[in-house]
Parts: sequence; C-alpha cells; structure tokens
Amino acid sequence: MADEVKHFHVTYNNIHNLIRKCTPKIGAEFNPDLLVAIGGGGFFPARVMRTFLRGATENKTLQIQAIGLSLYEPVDGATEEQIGQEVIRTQWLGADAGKMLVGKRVLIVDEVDDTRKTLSYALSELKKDVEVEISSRPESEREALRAATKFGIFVVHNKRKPKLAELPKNTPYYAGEEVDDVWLDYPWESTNIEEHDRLAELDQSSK
Ligand SMILES: O=P(O)(O)OC[C@H]1O[C@H](OP(=O)(O)OP(=O)(O)O)[C@H](O)[C@@H]1O
Repeated sequence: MADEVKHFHVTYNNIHNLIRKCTPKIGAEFNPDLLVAIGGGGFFPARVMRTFLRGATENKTLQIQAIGLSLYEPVDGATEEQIGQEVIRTQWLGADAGKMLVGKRVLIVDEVDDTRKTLSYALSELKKDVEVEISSRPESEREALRAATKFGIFVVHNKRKPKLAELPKNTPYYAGEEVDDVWLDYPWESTNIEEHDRLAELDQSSK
C-alpha cells in the first residue's frame, strides 16, 4: 500500500540553525534560567539552545533537567490502547522537583508540537510540583514565589493542525518553525545519516 503521509527529512544543521535564529528573542523576552528537556526528542534541541543562550543571557551556562514522556513509542507497561492516547511518564525530576523549579524561569524544550498533548501534560505536571513546594513555604511568601515562577515553551517545529490539548493563554511560546501537518523525520531516528541528509536535500528542493 502506498504511503500517503508526506515525509519531510530534517537535518541536524536545520535544527541547529532554527534554534540559532530563535534564541536571541527567547533570551531577550523570556530569559530562562533553567531548561527542562522532554526526552527523547527534546534533548538535542535543549543542548543546542544552551549554547546560543550563553550569548543571549550574559554567559550563564544553564542547567538542563530532563523529563521523559512518551505518547507514541511503546514503553514498558504501556498497553496498545495507551500509545498515541495517553502521555506516559518514563522519567521525572525526582523528589526535589518543586524546589528545583520554584522561583525560576523555566523553559520547556521539545522537538515538535504535534497534538500538543505532551506539552500540555508537561506544563501542568510541572506546575503541580511547584504548587506542592509552595504549599510547604510560609503563607506570607507564597504569592511572591508563585509570581516569580514562570514557564515558557520552545519547540523546534510546531505543526499547523487542530490541537487536542491547550496551553494556558499567557504561556510564552516559541517555535523555530511553523510547518504543515507532515511526518517529520528527525536525524537522530536515522541509522544512515548520509542517506538521511540526501533525502533532506531532495525534500528541500521539492518544497
Ligand atoms: O504534540 P504531541 O502529539 O504530544 O507529540 C509530540 C511528542 O511526541 C514525540 O514524542 P514520543 O512520544 O514519540 O517520544 P520520543 O520523544 O522519545 O520519540 C515528540 O518527541 C514529542 O514529545
């Protein structure tokens, strides 16, 4: 049967350059002081973003924390029904999650915003961790801590399509590129990077 989904191959250099272009704005406007990468796809973008944020944020070397979320990949314990429907946690920040986040400007990083379920889940769960931490602090400090804790989002690609989950309206949101609802082939999924890059060139020329 013919594969009807349009594929688009993305190279490491494409991703690097999209992040390079976007980061000065993110540094100037959101000025993160912590990155939370959603693995696996958010790991490489977060690391590249840290390089460019150094220049954009007075040479701070930002920490990258990692969470593991999976919507489409079979993970231990996930049933067939859950894959593509529910976001499954495969890794989280640990017992000190709230302490790590409170009072910070936290940029959540992922490679793609597809249905938005993953980002929505990540944001709401991280906010819950912050609330748990805030509730352990003296009441007189809570409002200030809440106000000082900010979450923003960066994705390399945002797919233009109806989303199945929403983000709070005031959430700072940055996308390296808005793309059609195509199947994006990322380089880290390839076992033959030269062939991948060759296909990417073909995709570019037929754009
Ligand atoms: O917008 P959504 O529809 O929620 O999809 C986006 C998520 O899906 C992919 O993760 P996947 O579950 O495939 O795991 P991976 O990052 O480990 O490949 C991708 O890395 C995003 O995290």
